[in-house]
Amino acid sequence: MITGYSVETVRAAEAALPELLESGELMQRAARGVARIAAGRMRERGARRVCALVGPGNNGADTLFAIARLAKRGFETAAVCVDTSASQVQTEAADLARARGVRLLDDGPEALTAISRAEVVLDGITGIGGRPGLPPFARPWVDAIRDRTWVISVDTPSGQPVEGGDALAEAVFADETVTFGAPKPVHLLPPTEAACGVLTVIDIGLDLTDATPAVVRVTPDDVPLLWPTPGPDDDKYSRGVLGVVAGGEQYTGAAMLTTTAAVTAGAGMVRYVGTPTPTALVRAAVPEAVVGEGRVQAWVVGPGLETTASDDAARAQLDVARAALASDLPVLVDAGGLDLVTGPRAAPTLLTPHAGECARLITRLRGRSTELTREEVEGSPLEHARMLAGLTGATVLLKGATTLVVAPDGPVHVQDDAPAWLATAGSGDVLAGLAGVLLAGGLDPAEAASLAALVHGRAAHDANPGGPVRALDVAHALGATVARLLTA
Ligand SMILES: NC(=O)C1=CN([C@@H]2O[C@H](COP(=O)(O)OP(=O)(O)OC[C@H]3O[C@@H](n4cnc5c(N)ncnc54)[C@H](O)[C@@H]3O)[C@@H](O)[C@H]2O)[C@@H](O)CC1
Ligand SMILES: Nc1ncnc2c1ncn2[C@@H]1O[C@H](COP(=O)(O)OP(=O)(O)O)[C@@H](O)[C@H]1O
Repeated sequence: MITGYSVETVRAAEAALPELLESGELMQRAARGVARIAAGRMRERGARRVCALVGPGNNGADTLFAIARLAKRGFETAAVCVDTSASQVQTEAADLARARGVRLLDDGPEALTAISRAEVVLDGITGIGGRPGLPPFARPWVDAIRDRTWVISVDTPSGQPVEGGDALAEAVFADETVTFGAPKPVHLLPPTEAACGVLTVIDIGLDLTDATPAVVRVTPDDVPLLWPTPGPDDDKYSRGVLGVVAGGEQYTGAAMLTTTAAVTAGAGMVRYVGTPTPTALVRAAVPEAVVGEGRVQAWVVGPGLETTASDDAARAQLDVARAALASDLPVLVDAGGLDLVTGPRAAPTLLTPHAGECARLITRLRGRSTELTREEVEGSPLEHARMLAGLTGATVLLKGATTLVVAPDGPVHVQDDAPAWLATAGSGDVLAGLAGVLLAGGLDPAEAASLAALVHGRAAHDANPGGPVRALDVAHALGATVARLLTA
């Protein structure tokens, strides 16, 4: 599991080591880590010239200490500084850098030339003390960086929101970031994760074992710990029966994709409820599924569900969908089922909208005439996933290139496991069946959602490594993918 922490938590962990903090040892550990990574990268790229951009705080001091180490290793070094007399530690760092042969430059044409000539730039303008947006003094510095220059941000890409939020175009976009102690939200959340490039976490000795993370990412190592694996005492009922209300006369395939995924992912049993055409399809293609209502441990309501159809069969299916939502069982609500959501339910609930569905549902639940757009949700996915979780009291899995899972409380889960080939019709139906199995197996909605997103992404890769995938192949791959993750 990868865990990211808020600035407040990281600062508290630093403060819990007063001797290391006050002696400057933490800073030396940070600087040593940056210098090691930067030196390795420079050698790899055959680079000679490195220039540090030094802001007024401790992040700038880290960066000055790091470039002093790079000078000692024989690289051609320069540092562009805003005001090294701002603090004692900056003055010490600047003195050391100067003594080691780093060319210290104030603002001005010479500084901009040094930046544009550098093959590697160390961005130490701001770290966790940074407010969103670049300090005005640093804008010409960042503008002077050439496209082909390798940019290494120290702790955080300067100007990007450290606690996560919209990525700012007028801020640093790094090729890589070297952070200290633990990732911060900026490193793990979309869209700012992309501004961090490759992330390295340097262990500087912070103890975060009892701290509450702000962001969590489930990794393959977690699968054996979380996956509901059957034991000798299990039978099909104890493993969890999943009810699926999906598909209609128009979207027949959704029924098949969701039930196939549920069966392949290892449901004890799948009960399917639908209208005649998808029912015939499920009977033919998924013989393991049992058609009709019965006792279940969790429901999936909505893939391909038509909420406006008015014939008897569609009405009967909708009645089952509404009864599932009114029940005290865990329910995953997807696609058409989202139109049936009217507000909070008491039992565990997982909503799985894509950005368009999220926008539509928020608009309806807020009861305002101003319509939220898909683009607005895509631009600020975390903000809108939180808004929907707040309006419904449910856990929200917001789909996209990165999947966000937001519960009404607790950390944000963020999964980044899928190849872009997974952006194909029907893959959401597969995710619904897979996550439904985990709800029926007893996982809480946030765990079920993030584990499902991980396995879904991996299965998409396994279905056709490096190439296009069809949703049904992803569903068929689930069994082998789960086995591989459980036995790795
Ligand atoms: N406390 C310590 O000993 C350690 C600190 N570390 C480093 O210290 C950094 C945090 O240092 P600081 O708290 O000094 O903060 P920063 O160095 O991140 O930046 C703070 C300074 O930048 C200014 N500033 C921030 N955003 C601005 C904006 N948008 N426009 C204009 N000015 C802006 C602030 O007013 C302040 O002067 C970490 O990121 C890390 O690099 C590490 O060395 C680990 C140990
Ligand atoms: N660019 C992308 N990269 C990786 N995965 C993606 C990307 N875009 C979408 N996905 C994933 O593909 C799936 C699409 O689901 P959805 O939009 O509901 O499709 P459908 O309704 O056709 O089944 C989701 O799991 C989503 O997270």
